[in-house]
Amino acid sequence: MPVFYGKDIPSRLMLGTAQYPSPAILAEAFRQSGAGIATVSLRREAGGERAGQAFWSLIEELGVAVLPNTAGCHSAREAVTTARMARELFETNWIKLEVIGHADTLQPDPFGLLEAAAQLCAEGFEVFPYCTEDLVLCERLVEAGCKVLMPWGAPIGTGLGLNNIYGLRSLRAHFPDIPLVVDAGLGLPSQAARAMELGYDAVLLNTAVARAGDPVAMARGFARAVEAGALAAKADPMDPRDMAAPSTPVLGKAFL
Ligand SMILES: CC(=O)[C@@H](O)[C@H](O)COP(=O)(O)O
Repeated sequence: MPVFYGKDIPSRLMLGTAQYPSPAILAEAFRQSGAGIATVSLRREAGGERAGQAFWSLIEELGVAVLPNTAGCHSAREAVTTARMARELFETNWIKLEVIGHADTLQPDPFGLLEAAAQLCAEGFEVFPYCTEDLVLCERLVEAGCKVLMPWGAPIGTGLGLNNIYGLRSLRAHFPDIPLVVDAGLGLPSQAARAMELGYDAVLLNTAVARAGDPVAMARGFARAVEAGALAAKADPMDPRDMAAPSTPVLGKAFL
């Protein structure tokens, strides 16, 4: 199971907390998923005192680790300020750092992300950067002090899955000792299983569960998928090959 900044996490599934049809469905989806971490947007929590308090109580009852995020921030300055507020409000040094650089794709802004990550690491934050699979960016983030990397699978909310398997595989090979989490863009459990088969430590998702017709069932599906993928990764999978190879011995056939 993953270890993030020295903390053991009991599950490879991390879930967002937005867009659920109701708080009760959110709670049940979390329970059924076994997710160990909930990511929470500061803007939602601070949006209204009463709604915020009820939401906070619900998250506390789930007994999961809270990962505040800077969702919706479009500059390093905005993200750093949001992270500082989140630290006070949630009493944690953890921050999922999002600095969005592109309106259509919600692609992370690599320059703003690195600037904000360096600043926050220097201030003692434990940063989970939402990044692209760019190797150079990821190297810089690690040099800045990030001990976890969270490359996107596909743009947030698209459900497209793993858009760049090659890039994600390269990242795993380059950073064998850094926990890697595929964050965003997953639509189906099979895509989460694929991320695990690539040797990733965890996946973070929101829309695929929250917007499913049956979020609770989908949460269960993702839970099983990450377990299956992680088991497969540990089981030394066979190498794919181009030529057929009979799996049933020919010895004993009537006609050879
Ligand atoms: C909740 C959160 O942090 C999102 O920004 C995250 O990246 C999930 O993306 P999906 O909704 O595509 O799963």
